[in-house]
Amino acid sequence: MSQGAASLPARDPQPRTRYDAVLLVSFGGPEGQDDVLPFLRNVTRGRGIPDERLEEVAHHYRHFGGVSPINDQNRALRAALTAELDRRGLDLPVYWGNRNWDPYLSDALRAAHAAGHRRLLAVVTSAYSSYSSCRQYREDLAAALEETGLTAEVQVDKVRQYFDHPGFVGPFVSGTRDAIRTVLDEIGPDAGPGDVHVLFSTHSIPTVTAVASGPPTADLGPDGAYGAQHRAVAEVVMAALASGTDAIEVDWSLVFQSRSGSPHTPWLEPDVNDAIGELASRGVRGVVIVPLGFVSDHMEVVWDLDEEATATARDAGLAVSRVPTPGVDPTFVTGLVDLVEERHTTGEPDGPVDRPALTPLGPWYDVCRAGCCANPRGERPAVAGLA
Ligand SMILES: CC1=C(CCC(=O)O)c2cc3nc(cc4[nH]c(cc5[nH]c(cc1n2)c(C)c5CCC(=O)O)c(CCC(=O)O)c4C)C(CCC(=O)O)=C3C
Ligand SMILES: [Fe+2]
Repeated sequence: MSQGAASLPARDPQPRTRYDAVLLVSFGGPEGQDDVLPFLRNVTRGRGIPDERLEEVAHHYRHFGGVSPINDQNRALRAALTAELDRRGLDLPVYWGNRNWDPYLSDALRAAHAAGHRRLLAVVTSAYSSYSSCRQYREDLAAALEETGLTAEVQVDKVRQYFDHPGFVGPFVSGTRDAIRTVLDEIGPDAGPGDVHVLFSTHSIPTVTAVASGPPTADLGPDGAYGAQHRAVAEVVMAALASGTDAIEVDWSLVFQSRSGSPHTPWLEPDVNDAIGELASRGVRGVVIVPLGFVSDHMEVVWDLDEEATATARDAGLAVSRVPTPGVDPTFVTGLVDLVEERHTTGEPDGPVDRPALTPLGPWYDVCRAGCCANPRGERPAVAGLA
């Protein structure tokens, strides 16, 4: 990477803290047809989006009976985290709360407080830096503390963004290796590495939000920390595949999916479907789709990739395979508990412990910089940051 850690602002000393419980923080999703519109109104709250427009997105959920897979995935992740914490003898119960659906963050905070917990360490199901994937969760936690009247009593810190932690990256490496083989087999016996292209896909965000991602004084390129982090992780995955006994080298690119908002507002491009069309016209015969931006197989993965992008590829005559998300892969679960332990053992951010990171950008900040991942629409109070 040309833009390395050297251009990031310095870290400040923070007070010593140890934790009473882990707070698993996620997006939330509907669990039946009647939940779908209220859920979408929650997601878009404050922006006056008409129900007709929301009904277009609702269609994805309606197709699956109004049920998003995300809540069951979080139930499984919570159970897996609990088991791994127990195995290590760490006495940290795991509470679970969502930004947009039941169980809400405020429910989780009330339950943790009622059980006597005062210092919570949040693990968010989101690996990268941007307003939607980091700061908005920190703001929603601050708002939930306000709402429950617990601001003065309960402290919520957060483990660092883990885009380049080996626990998050590992499952993508093995999954991508397997998927390349699957696609080569599907193309046929004459297929070679030049026939396949790896598409690393992540959520598109408005370009202004991308530029504002990461610490305000960092210079991480035209799409901010969000773009730089994804490119750096993709490079790590491809470098891992290019080494060892069964080394393979194929072309790759970073693409974006699930854009919403006004068509007049620029969002990160190219869209995964456009990229697939472009590859087909260049004579590529197969694509591997890596959902690099996502932690579990939720709606953006099972609809936008498995239904839409896969159909785009098949219609263009391409072989296609989608790599699994980390989900509850033991490597990922172990990695998340390592991240918890990293903060819990020393009780300090940026503490004197091993803080593994696979890209020159990391390890990312334990405590977000002031103004980090700003929302172009304005700032709200946030936990787990400086000022
Ligand atoms: C970066 C990013 C992640 C990854 C990080 C993370 O995982 O947090 C993510 C995840 C998710 N996004 C999700 C769902 C939605 N995102 C929306 C809208 C938006 N996402 C955005 C960005 C992201 N989103 C943005 C800039 C918007 C528009 C503005 C706004 O509304 O903030 C909308 C509104 C309708 C629409 O506009 O399409 C919905 C329904 C679900 C749940 C899926 C399920 O139910 O299984 C998940 C995990
Ligand atoms: Fe989203």
